[in-house]
Amino acid sequence: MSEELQDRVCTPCRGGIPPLARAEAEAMLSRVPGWELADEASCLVRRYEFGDFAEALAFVQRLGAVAEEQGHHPDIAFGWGWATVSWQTKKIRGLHENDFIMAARTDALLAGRR
Ligand SMILES: C[C@H](O)[C@H](O)[C@H]1CNC2=NC(N)=NC(=O)C2=N1
Repeated sequence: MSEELQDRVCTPCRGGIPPLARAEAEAMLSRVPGWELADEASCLVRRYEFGDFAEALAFVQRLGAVAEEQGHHPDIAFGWGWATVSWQTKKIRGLHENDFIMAARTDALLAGRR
């Protein structure tokens, strides 16, 4: 697949399909360097660092806008100088290709910064 993950859009997931198996998720991980599998390979997690609280908050707000646009929403924790983002497809309580697309889109928000 030559197309960049970050350029792809989420497809609706209404449930009724199995989540990606651990081996499938592990194979996809190489496409989103910096992200890790967590909670028995049911979600994708990455921590980001920022210069101060305002930068972290601005990132969270931009990510929220992308999530609304794509109809797929992360769990986010953040504080002074940091944000931790977690992607999971809640409908299937596990990972879907959409989560990898959104992980790549999350990184793309900060492209050029690192
Ligand atoms: C109808 C709507 O597309 C769904 O409720 C979406 C909204 N955002 C979502 N976000 C995430 N992370 N998982 C979902 O299953 C999900 N479902």
